Amino acid sequence: MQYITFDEKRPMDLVLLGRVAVDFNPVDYFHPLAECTTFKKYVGGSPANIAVGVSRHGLKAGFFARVSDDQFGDFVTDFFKKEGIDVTKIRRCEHGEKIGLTFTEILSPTESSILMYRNCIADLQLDPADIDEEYIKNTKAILISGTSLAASPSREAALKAVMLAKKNGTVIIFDIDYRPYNWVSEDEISIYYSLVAKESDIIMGSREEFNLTERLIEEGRSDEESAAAWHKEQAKIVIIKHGKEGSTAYTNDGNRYSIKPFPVTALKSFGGGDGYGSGFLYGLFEGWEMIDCLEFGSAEAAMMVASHSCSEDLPGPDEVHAFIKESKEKYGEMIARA
Ligand SMILES: Nc1ncnc2c1ncn2[C@@H]1O[C@H](COP(=O)(O)OP(=O)(O)O)[C@@H](O)[C@H]1O
Ligand SMILES: O=C(O)C[C@@H](O)[C@H](O)C(=O)COP(=O)(O)O
Repeated sequence: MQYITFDEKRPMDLVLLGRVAVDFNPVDYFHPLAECTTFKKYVGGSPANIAVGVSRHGLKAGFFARVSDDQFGDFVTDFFKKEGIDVTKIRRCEHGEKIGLTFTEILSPTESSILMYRNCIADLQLDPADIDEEYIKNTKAILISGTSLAASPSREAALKAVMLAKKNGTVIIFDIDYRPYNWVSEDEISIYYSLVAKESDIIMGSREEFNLTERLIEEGRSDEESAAAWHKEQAKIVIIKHGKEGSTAYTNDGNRYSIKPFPVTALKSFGGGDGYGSGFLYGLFEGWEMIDCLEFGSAEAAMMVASHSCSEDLPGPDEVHAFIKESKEKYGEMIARA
């Protein structure tokens, strides 16, 4: 059953909009961040990680972003180029704004957190003038990262991209992707998240992220109630994630598909969402059945929580298929299918 129809005549597959950042993950992990002395630098930022992930699966990706006009801006742009991501719509900030830095604390395989430096942040300088209608016309889908809605002018740039996608029949994917930094109030979160969610064909987020989105609409919804409400808008697929408990995709024909996490020896508790998004969207573009898209995303997510980075370690399709095969041989064919 195909829930999303992509215009196969369009040369680009997925254009993402949001933050490109730099992750510093400790090499001497399993210690408090204050005690760590050695870090490995990676490209970071959830939408940037997904761009890398889908590119490694062979999709043609582009990106609307602002990055700092310094060596870190060079680093992330050069990395994207090496990954085959189109960087023609990535622009440099003009007033000294800085790229986001994320320092991660990995206390144990189940206790990790991220410390984000986002003052005077470059990615929120994305401007409506940066959003090119021809670029949106030429891609099958756009992915809006919720954090891009946290402040102007990025907020208006994201809303313009959504409007142009609607106008030109480009599929809209909303990755709610909540990060507390830069938001002024929970009212603003609900206002802007719900504005984009109402226009989106696919919405992905954790239960907490849906609660933030729905706070000014109706509080206390169950997953089923959330999905039904967004199906009344434009959503064909609503994915609600519950961390290690797994996730469920609710489709607008009334079906639901649940998937559990693959067993893995985790190194950190983050990075799963980016792997999940990369793998799921790859399956969708390949025209797979919904449960197969979810299984692939769940497998890639598991691989990423077991990895040191959230970008460089993103796998290609063969690696994910091999991981799934190995897991099924070890734990049984239905290991992840709820
Ligand atoms: N410890 C884990 N082991 C295996 N898979 C995991 C683990 N933690 C998360 N995942 C996978 O990553 C997916 C996304 O994780 P989640 O925390 O829900 O989202 P996000 O990382 O975006 O906050 C989960 O649905 C699950 O499939
Ligand atoms: O999202 C960020 O800006 C930091 C990311 O680079 C980091 O990899 C991360 O937190 C991933 O988050 P998740 O995949 O949503 O768990």
